[in-house]
Amino acid sequence: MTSTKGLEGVVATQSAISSIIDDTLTYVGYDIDDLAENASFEEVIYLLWHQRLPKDAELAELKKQLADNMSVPQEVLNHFKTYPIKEVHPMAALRTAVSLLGLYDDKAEDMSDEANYEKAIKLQAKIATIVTAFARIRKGLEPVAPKAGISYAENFLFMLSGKDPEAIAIEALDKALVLHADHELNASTFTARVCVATLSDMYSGVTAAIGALKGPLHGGANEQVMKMLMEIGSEDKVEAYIKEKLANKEKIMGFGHRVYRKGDPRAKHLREMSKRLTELRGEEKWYNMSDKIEEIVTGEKNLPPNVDFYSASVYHSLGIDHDLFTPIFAVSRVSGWIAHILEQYANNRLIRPRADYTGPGMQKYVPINER
Ligand SMILES: CC(=O)SCCNC(=O)CCNC(=O)[C@H](O)C(C)(C)COP(=O)(O)OP(=O)(O)OC[C@H]1O[C@@H](n2cnc3c(N)ncnc32)[C@H](O)[C@@H]1OP(=O)(O)O
Ligand SMILES: O=C([O-])CC(=O)C(=O)O
Repeated sequence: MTSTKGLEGVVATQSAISSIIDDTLTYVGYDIDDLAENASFEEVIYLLWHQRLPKDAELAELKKQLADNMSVPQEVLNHFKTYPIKEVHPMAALRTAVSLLGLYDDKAEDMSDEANYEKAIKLQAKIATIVTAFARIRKGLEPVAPKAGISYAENFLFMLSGKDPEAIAIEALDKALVLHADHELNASTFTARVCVATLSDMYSGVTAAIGALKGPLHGGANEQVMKMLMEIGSEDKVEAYIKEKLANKEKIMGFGHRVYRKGDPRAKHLREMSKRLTELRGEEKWYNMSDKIEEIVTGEKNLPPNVDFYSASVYHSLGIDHDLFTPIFAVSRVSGWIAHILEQYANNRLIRPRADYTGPGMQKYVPINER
């Protein structure tokens, strides 16, 4: 048996949800550039879950279902106040809250298609409330209830700040949610599929996926990008900082990708949004620094930026706490996880690869007093 480190190049399943071929990303055959320019996040959710774009009435129904299911059991919110550690990471809180949410759903163990679709709606709706409520509760603020009749992105920003968000902020978040929604067999989606392929429930699959997304080599990179920008501090310090990191063989967060070689097609949309937003805020330095980092890293290492790189300065410009960047990724990617979970259930087989054993040969047990 031979193994491939990190399963590189291994085709582990068939899927009709999203594809990456020659650096082009599509959701159900629609180019991500097309969707980023034209589709709302709710349309993308529908597309991923039904493998077609919704008609008017179908989109209205999905929006209503999401709005009707945004409230979260008070016990889940109260749980946020019980943590013994002060600085709980919001991804750890989210992972725990989603798991807890399953205990308040009497359909959690019901594996019928109807119950699974209900759970899909509940998870997608409530994840926005969980992230925003945690962000407020940890600051001693009361959670803000969702508003009816506004988009998912607008509701997220409203629940986070308690104020009506600006049009540009809604546009930026909606686009970011579209861009992050699905990405073939990335680590967190694979985790979700492995989990539910044992015929475990959807809450378990999403909880496992949140754990995988949290790491800095995956979704956690966006928070690390902002940490790096803050650490560098100004444009004139970029060159020395990045060159030293590269010389020390350290990774530059937000660069590189297992699948893309020439570049991540999503990065240019976030780059453009970062430029617009930072200019609007009078904080061009974050865009200018990012631009300079890109020039150096692509020049020295031929590594293009990934989706996490410019999303950092976008979210920062929206006034979002830096440790909420990855939870926002989860708010979007849960739509993709759910699509893959439903696809896995529909054509399931246990996922169980083999390992290429590298330990010692056969040994004989030695009693403890003879070792
Ligand atoms: C949503 C997402 O998950 S997108 C990815 C988010 N993650 C990041 O931005 C973290 C930084 N990037 C990375 O760590 C990697 O590029 C990954 C994890 C995304 C992809 O990793 P892999 O395909 O396993 O590539 P691997 O880590 O083996 O790197 C291959 C080579 O490129 C180098 N490299 C890869 N990414 C980077 C980087 N960001 N900075 C500097 N060098 C890098 C490695 O050091 C390695 O060099 P070597 O061959 O001289 O040892
Ligand atoms: O696909 C991957 O390996 C990482 C990922 O989730 C993305 O880029 O959106």
